[in-house]
Amino acid sequence: MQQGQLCPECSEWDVKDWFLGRAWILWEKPNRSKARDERFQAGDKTKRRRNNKNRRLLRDVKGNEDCPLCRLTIKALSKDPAYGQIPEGIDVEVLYAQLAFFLRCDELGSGKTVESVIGLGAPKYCNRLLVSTSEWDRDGCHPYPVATGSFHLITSTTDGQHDVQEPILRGRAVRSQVDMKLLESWVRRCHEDHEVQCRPEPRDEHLRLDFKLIDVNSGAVVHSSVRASFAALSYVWGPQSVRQVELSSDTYSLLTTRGLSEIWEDVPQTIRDAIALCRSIGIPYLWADQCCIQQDDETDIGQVEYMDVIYGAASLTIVAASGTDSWAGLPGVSPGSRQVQQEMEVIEGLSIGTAQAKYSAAMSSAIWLTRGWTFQEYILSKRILIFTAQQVFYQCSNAFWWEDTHMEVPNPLTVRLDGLHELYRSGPSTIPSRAIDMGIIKKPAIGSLTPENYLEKYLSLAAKFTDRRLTRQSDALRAFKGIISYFSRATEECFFAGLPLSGIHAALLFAISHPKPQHRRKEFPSWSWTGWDSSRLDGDYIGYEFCEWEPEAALYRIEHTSDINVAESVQFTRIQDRRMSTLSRESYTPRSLWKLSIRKDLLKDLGVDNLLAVLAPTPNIVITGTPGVGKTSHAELLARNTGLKHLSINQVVKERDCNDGWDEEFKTWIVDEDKLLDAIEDEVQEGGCIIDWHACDLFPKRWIDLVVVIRCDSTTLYDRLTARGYAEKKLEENMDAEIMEVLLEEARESYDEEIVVELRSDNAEDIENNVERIEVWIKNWKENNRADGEA
Ligand SMILES: Nc1ncnc2c1ncn2[C@@H]1O[C@H](COP(=O)(O)OP(=O)(O)O)[C@@H](O)[C@H]1O
Repeated sequence: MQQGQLCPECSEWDVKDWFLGRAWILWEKPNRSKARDERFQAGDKTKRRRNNKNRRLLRDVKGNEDCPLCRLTIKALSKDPAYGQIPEGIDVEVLYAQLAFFLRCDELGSGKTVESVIGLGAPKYCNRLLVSTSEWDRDGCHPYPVATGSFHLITSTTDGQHDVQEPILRGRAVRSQVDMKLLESWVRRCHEDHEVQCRPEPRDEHLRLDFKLIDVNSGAVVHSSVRASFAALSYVWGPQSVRQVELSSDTYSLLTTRGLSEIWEDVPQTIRDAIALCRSIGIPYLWADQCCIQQDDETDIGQVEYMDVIYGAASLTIVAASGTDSWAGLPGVSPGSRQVQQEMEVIEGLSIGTAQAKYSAAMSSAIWLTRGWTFQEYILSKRILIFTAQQVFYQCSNAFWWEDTHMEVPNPLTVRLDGLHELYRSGPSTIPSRAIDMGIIKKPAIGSLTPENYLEKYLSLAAKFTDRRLTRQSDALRAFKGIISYFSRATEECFFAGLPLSGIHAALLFAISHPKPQHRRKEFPSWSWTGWDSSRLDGDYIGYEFCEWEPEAALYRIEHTSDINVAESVQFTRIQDRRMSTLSRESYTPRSLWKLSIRKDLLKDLGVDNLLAVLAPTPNIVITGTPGVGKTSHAELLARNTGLKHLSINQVVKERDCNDGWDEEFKTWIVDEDKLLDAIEDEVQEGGCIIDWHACDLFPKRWIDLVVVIRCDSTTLYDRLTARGYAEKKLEENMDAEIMEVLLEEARESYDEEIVVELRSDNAEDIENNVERIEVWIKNWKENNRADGEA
């Protein structure tokens, strides 16, 4: 066989048709017959293909090293780490499929064609072939790792000038050096075509800081004019041992006069490359934190609070996503900095090459994605150029472009591309869906904030942020400060320890999964997400429905209004819903007050002297009754449904050493009442206890908000107590007590009559109904006892 000629099996296929065949589906407004025709056409093709056997034994493909399609297949598959895990000599197959897209286009109609709406680049042709190994061998008895890859029809144009002429999805050659014209065209295209959410924010409004930039032509650190266009760099510094260049009082005069070129050897590669990149694509200034914030100047360091302004105002954010520190550089900017493994073959006159790693694969090991500081840099930026080892990606709120594929359509707002699984199900049947996903990921934008949505948006960002790693745990708040500033400017919300005060009731409700002492960030309060180390926050923090919950805690500002008699003059002003109300002194009891350990500097942030949080009080309930009536059954269900604490006095007496020994005759513990009250006092004072005990008169009246006396039919009770194996004497005594209503009487004598309720418990349904009744009562009680009574 001649070099470059297809093997007999591959030549049976119409390779040209694979790449150039119409293989996309259109979704349009209903009743557009032309579009429907197109869809049918696509369907027809699919049907025809299904009958083709686009599959080969991997073993055979591997053996055909002289066949360019077989060679490409193996090269494309071997880019996937799973390929190396497929054992030799087994009968797995290689499946071939066209890449098809589901193209949504809302603007068809009034004589418009797809081509006229999305331009010449309409995806008429498939342009890309997917390959995948099958999960099962031919016998279907053993699953194997699945390797996937793809190759595409490559055009020679790479400079971004003519890509409108190219059909989307056609491949582009990726060379060892990045085509700067392409990168420049992305920024320009976004600037010209995209809507306002991609535009940099004006800088002059907010930036009252001493803002410095690197002049990329002279290398000097300069105070720029507010209108200068600049790129911001987002990268990881790496461990402390890594050499960095620092703007400090020592280097200040050198860097601001003669510039970085004087100490070029010390300038990390990533910063050098970013400077070169800016120069090539015509951005005059670069912002890189280590050169633009004076590291030993407190005022300058304060700029970390304005990351929203800096990244929001940048014309472009350059992301160094490969490597582990600031010396990793931007692959493809300096000569020899990128090794491209794009294999090319000419098959039937078509230039075909393997595709580079898609976004998710290229970013799978990116440390940049895992670091705390880079989170806000990503979220707050408008346009991002991401440098990975394989290729460069461009992300904004309207587009996602990458080096090896033409995706730049002139009217991006009207086009959405989604991988279409259905087509593959009807086509070569077992192409795994992950081979289809091209990973089109638009940059998340915070978007417009309204009183209704900002809380949910903020909390969801906080939850995502906690997945990120920080070298210094004390940076937990500072690394998020830009996002906080953004929200507080847009909504006038006050933030405290990372919690939005108006939504404090939702913000306090986060869940930490499996917290351990080592996960606590001691610098921050435990009741804030900032107080916990990475990835401990439950993803469901995002509590839209939480916002509708009754606040469980309120924050109060403590004000000393007079110094004559401090005790009398303390005022508590509630900070919630920006409604100022005061808390009466009576509410200021240990029962309702939860003092927060709040750091002075955090308080300064808020401009307040002192704060305390008051938990909305929860009631204490006694569940009493003769043994066997069902107290424990009620208390347990009630605790489960309400989250209140079940305090079984039986257990307390036994476990907390509150007894005077065991009464053999009555087969029960002899209770030392004083010890018992001491043992439970703190808990009960906090509120929210369900006290389960067959006596109630020993609990001080002020502790108790509701007394539930459970009753039951005497024959039923007799059966239950006999089943428990009660001694004759004990059984008799209890039966008498129930019949004589001893406990009901005791409850009525010890507490105000209106808080004593009698409930029957003869069958299982009674328990549920009773508990439901108590729940309603708790809700009403909370409503009437909210800690915002007027002083
Ligand atoms: N309403 C009821 N219907 C049916 N069985 C009940 C009911 N209440 C209690 N029981 C049963 O009676 C026994 C005693 O109940 P328990 O809750 O331990 O009572 P106490 O705590 O008052 O001694 C348990 O076996 C329980 O399942």
